[in-house]
Amino acid sequence: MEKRTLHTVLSPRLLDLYTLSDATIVIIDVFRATSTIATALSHGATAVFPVADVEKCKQLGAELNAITAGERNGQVIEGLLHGNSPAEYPSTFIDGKQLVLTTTNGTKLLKMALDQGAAQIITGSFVNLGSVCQFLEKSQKNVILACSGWKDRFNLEDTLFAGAVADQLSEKFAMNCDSTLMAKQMYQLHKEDMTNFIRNTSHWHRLKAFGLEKDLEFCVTPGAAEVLPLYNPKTAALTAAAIS
Ligand SMILES: O=C(O)[C@H](CS(=O)(=O)O)OP(=O)(O)O
Repeated sequence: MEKRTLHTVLSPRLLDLYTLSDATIVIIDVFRATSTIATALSHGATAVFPVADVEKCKQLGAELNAITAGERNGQVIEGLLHGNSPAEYPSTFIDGKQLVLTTTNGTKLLKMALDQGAAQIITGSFVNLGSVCQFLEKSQKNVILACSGWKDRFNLEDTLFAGAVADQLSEKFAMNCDSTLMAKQMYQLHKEDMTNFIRNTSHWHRLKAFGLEKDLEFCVTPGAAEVLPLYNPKTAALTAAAIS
């Protein structure tokens, strides 16, 4: 039997070069949207509604009586009470609640993948690396690892995560893709020292200026929030899915 394929998309601007209609798309935004989504779901949120704009966030939040959260450029948006920090979503706060979330990069890319006909969408970050790999191994689809980057620019932390997934799944998929090969080699070079490596990134410096270093360390902790956030097009929400 032919192996399934796995490709890595290094920037949202490159997404339309890939076929999404037969693939599971893994939306990756390590700092911090997809780390926050995994954290909220692993702490008992019943659903996370990713939305691309602020008005939609407020409107849907009011309709659902849900928690509304969002940031632009690392800061909480005026009019919303919560931000994009995983530390804001302990189970004592989020258990049993719905969250509507809008962020600079991650929720925007998820919407792009939907508009471009993605067959299936999940979200991934180091905190749920194990669940993502387990799910992709079992699913019948090709895989696209889609890096959110920063405002369409390449970033290291999302690419590093793509490399971690490629490293774990290298026997299972055909990876005839130079961006995947590069990501995998970068991960293999730095996996023993990820926190130090990631401290050099532009995103780290940007968010550190807001006092978010603890968040950033959490976001590169493998397995800190193991859950599989799967997007349901009927409800337009991500929920924690069973991996069977
Ligand atoms: O809130 C975040 O961590 C980032 C910040 S920035 O706007 O990219 O500086 O947003 P995200 O959409 O999670 O990348």
